[in-house]
Amino acid sequence: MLELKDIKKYYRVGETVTKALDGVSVAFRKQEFVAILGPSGSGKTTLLNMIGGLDQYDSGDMVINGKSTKSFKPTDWDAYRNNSIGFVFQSYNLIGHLGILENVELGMTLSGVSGAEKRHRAEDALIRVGLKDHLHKKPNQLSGGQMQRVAIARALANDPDILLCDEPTGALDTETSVQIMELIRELSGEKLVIMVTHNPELAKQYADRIIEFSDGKIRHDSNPHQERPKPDQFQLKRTKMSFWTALNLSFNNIRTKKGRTFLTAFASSIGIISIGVVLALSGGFQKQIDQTQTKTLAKYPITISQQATDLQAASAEQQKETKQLSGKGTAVTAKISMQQKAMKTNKITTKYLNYVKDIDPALSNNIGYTRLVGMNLLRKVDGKVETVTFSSASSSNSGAAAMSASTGLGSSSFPEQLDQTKENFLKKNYRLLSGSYPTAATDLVLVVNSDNTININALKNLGFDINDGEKIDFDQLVGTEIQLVGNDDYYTALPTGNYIPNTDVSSLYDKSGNLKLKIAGVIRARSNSNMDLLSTGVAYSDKLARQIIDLNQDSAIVKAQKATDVNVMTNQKMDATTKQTFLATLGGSSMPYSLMIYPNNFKDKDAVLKYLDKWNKGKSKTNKITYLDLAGTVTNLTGGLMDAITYVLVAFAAISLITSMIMIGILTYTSVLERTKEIGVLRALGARSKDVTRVFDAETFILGVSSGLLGILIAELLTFPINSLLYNLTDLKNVAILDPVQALILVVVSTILTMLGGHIPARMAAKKDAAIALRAE
Ligand SMILES: Nc1ncnc2c1ncn2[C@@H]1O[C@H](COP(=O)(O)OP(=O)(O)OP(=O)(O)O)[C@@H](O)[C@H]1O
Repeated sequence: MLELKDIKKYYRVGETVTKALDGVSVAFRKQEFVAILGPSGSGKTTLLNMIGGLDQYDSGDMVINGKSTKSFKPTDWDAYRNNSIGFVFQSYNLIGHLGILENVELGMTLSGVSGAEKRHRAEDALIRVGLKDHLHKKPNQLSGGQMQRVAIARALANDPDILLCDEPTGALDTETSVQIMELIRELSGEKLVIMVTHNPELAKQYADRIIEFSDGKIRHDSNPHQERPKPDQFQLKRTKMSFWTALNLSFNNIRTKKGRTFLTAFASSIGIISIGVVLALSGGFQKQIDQTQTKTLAKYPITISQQATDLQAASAEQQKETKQLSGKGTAVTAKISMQQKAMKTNKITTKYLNYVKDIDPALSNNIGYTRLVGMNLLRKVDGKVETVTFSSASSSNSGAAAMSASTGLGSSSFPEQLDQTKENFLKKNYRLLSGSYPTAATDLVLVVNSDNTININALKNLGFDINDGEKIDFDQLVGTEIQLVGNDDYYTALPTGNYIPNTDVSSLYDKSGNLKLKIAGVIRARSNSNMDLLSTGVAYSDKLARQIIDLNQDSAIVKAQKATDVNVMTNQKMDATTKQTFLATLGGSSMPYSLMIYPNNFKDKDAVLKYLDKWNKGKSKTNKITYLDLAGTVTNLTGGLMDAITYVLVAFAAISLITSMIMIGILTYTSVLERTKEIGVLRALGARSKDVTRVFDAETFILGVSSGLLGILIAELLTFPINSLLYNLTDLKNVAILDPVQALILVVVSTILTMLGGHIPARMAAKKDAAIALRAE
């Protein structure tokens, strides 16, 4: 059934050539017990490996059941070994980390025999070789003879045609050797058994045929056989190891090295831990920043002011200017400053005001207005009429009004609601301490701080004689009446054409044209409100401001001022802007100085901005309306910063990931070295080189997944002490939170990286020559 025709196998190492097989021609019967005898180094093992398909011949041909093997591909050889050959080695070559049943099953696993069938056949084979009582042991729990029996059972399990035994009794005592020889002779009744031995007595005693071998040549054959020409009856069933089998093999192997595996997984998880912690922290911080921003920046509105600064244009200008460095010539050049250039007048028209009023109340329900209109206010204090103001400043002319006009913070007129059906702004954001919420336009409110304090000047300017720390009852404040006098009553025209305030204030107090104002209530910002916009002191509605403008718009002083560029009170010359501002304070301008749009929440702001941008579409530069989004500027800055920090930290942490990758590579390489014998056995049993790669890939897969999971677990555990530390340091709760999606991605990344790191040694393992692997010590 098997015929070798002039087989040659030469080993070339450097200059020397070893003729391991030098023209071997021999044929074997379907059933016989052939012993190959010969001195050491004569080529016996090489011949056996050649017949077993572990090693390939240089020239000649081997014919199996009429089929030439000349055109065999590597996978054909793999299938041939698995289907037709059973190997028994001198040193048993059992896989130590598998039980003896699994050892016997391995060849069947490769040929795809189902689980139950495999177990059944393995048990049969082990019972046949006399190991009924040892089925569930591991190889290292058996004696040498028993181990060789397992090896024979493994060789038999797949029911091969040829049993190849390489000095099967070489490591056994005489008594055990006899038992093993009896067993092999029994098997030769059904199979072709070829046994290599040094021992001529044993050969003579048991073998049917003895072939004497020396220097790679057959010297004598006791019972030669002539193969008759046969048709090709040879068929091969391909082998294939499933990834599951590979995983199982590797898992068992890893189990035997628990300590080392844990340490490796731990070491390579450090990269994952650091990236996990960095991501948890940065994500948490970003969340905290977002929350704080939403809370604190919600009250920074989008501001549209008559005098706007186009920041973008300004910075573009600045870049252009810095290019011209040194001056030339002997003249001085007059120049408008950059800030001045960036100043831009927004043409706020009734049409634009209406456009803003049309904003979807679902996006932004509160619009505030700043008007420069002055108020001529009088109050009776202890029966005496005094002029008073609604200001918290020590002198009425301060920068606070300008500040509030451009940022919308610290305003004294409360925003108007676009949707009247919704909850009132004051009621929603302010708690009533005394009196009532304002109902009429002439109702005022007094805003106090959370500790019920108020700026002393706010009270002093209202005519209250009070010292620092002194208290006034709510009752004394609520109901306070203030008279607002129209310009025509308040200002007197001089014969020169100038106007001065009337000095006889008591006569003005009861004028019929006055608006009667009243402090209706005392209010305080609710603790949960994000919109505590009003500065402490008196606050009033925009309706009141509009009523004052209505009252004064056509007054004599306004008309007179409109007609001249000279200030009608001081006779100072004014430029156009100053004149306009002055007219506005006299109540001569119906347009607000600025408007403030308060988006309902941080997210709605973008939609509001889009709405405002729509107005500018297609308009010329001078007709465009520039708005200021202070909160947006701040958010962009902090967001970008956080991202940058995260990138840098992740990059650093990633270095340790690369280190672990290299480490896994080294470890797999060590594992490959350690498991060389196992690779040889797997190949002898018919594993393809691909399958060997698979075994090691499976090992790194297990390592990658476990180090990823371990890393995530440790990172998750670390968030607890980190959070408690941060809480102690910063009062921020639960900053570090590991996002489950990021955690999953990290495990996947860890697995992929470790598999990459281990794949090169895994490929090396696959390339190992099976015959050499088996010779490894
Ligand atoms: N991979 C190899 N590279 C180079 N030379 C080799 C290789 N394998 C075997 N040889 C040589 O081929 C010759 C035959 O070796 P082989 O192992 O077949 O002999 P053997 O008869 O089985 O010896 P022993 O009885 O001692 O096991 C020896 O001289 C050996 O040095």
